[in-house]
Amino acid sequence: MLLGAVADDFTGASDLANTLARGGMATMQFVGAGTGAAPAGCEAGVVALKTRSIAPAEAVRQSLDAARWLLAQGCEQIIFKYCSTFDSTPEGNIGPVAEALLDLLGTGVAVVCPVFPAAGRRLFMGHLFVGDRLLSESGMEKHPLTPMTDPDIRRWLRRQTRGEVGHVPLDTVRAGGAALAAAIDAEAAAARRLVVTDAVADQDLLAIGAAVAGHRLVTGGSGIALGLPQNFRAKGRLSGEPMTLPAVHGPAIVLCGSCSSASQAQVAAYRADRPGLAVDPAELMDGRMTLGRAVEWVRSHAGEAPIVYSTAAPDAVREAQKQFGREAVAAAIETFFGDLARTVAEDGMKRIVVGGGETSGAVVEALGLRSLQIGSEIAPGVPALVTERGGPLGLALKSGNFGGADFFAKAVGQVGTA
Ligand SMILES: Nc1ncnc2c1ncn2[C@@H]1O[C@H](COP(=O)(O)OP(=O)(O)OP(=O)(O)O)[C@@H](O)[C@H]1O
Ligand SMILES: O=C(O)[C@@H](O)C(=O)CO
Repeated sequence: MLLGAVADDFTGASDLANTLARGGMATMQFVGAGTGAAPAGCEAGVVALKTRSIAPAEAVRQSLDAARWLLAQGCEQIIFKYCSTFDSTPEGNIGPVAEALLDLLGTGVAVVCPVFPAAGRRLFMGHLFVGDRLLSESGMEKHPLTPMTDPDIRRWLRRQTRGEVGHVPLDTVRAGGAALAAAIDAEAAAARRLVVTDAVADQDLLAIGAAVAGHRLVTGGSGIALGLPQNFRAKGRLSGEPMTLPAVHGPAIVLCGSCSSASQAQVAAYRADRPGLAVDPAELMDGRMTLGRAVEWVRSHAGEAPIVYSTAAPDAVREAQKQFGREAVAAAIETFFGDLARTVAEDGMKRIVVGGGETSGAVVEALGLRSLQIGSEIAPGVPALVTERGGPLGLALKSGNFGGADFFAKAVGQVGTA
């Protein structure tokens, strides 16, 4: 393995794995730090953690474990992947994890670049935009766990770090490789080890990728990886052999626990011609909706690629959270989707499409998956995935806000065939 990544959530991990695979590296996604050796032929390994919203000390511990495992596999460079909307609180976990990784790797500098132009995330003068809105006016300021109320990533990150934070503006990013590398080095020389680096287009990310070829640590959204495979290719280090993926055949199901506006539109579009079971949190909490009921419903629609979803509008989500407590309702829904996925997989479902990062984490953990191979891109940031579980199982793990309205139908058709 040449390149290793520690991702702070599951859908984010497949987003990054997608970029690396499309960049020509033989890439695998691992669920948590591995214990043994990675499969031969794997050039890039992305470890998916669920550390975005946990206590900073625990996020640091798990991230260091994952990085140590990747280093033991031979990785020469480590990517720390966080959300393209920089999801974090004033306490962390981006700053504490990034500083701990700098220390582990014994290196003096790393860029900080959440930019992902294909999803509308751009950074200019240290300020993060989502589409044409500043981050803090994009809806992310209302996020239930990590409200992003400050679009100045330098200032927001500095609240989380021990050291000062540096910055390289877009003009310098575009001034050529030598100027960019010198600017990053100057920040390092001034003891600003984490350097927020502007970028608004893929070309900027490619320039940054080339400039950090020798860096031990790179941090960002999946866009920061756009230029990294080329660094290894230029040195003749890539085999150019794509990993062969087994074909997936069998019935499909869609599970959506994401309530983002994109997911709401996607569920509505899919429901227009597929059977759907809406899971009401109140019914789940008081026992009117049970795993058994849902399984019976799925069995009666197996072969029709049904969807089971808890997706609801913000008012309904707020109401359920007020009534039962945010964490209790989230835990009940996540457990439900995890148990449902495991049961229907045992029944013979071979294609499982999941909406939502936390929901994806719950499903992947309930299925007991350890590693996933990366297939074709379904939408920017979302690849088809294949794993082995009593035969090939096809999956897609969609970040809440990713994909067009037809995402679920597309995903069902792309992760395998009936
Ligand atoms: N109807 C609902 N009411 C309250 N909470 C819900 C409801 N439906 C789902 N949830 C919870 O909301 C959370 C949704 O998070 P999840 O990460 O799956 O989606 P997301 O935030 O849209 O995706 P991402 O993290 O990829 O952006 C989960 O914890 C889920 O259990
Ligand atoms: O970077 C992104 O936006 C996604 O990969 C993600 O991490 C969403 O949870």
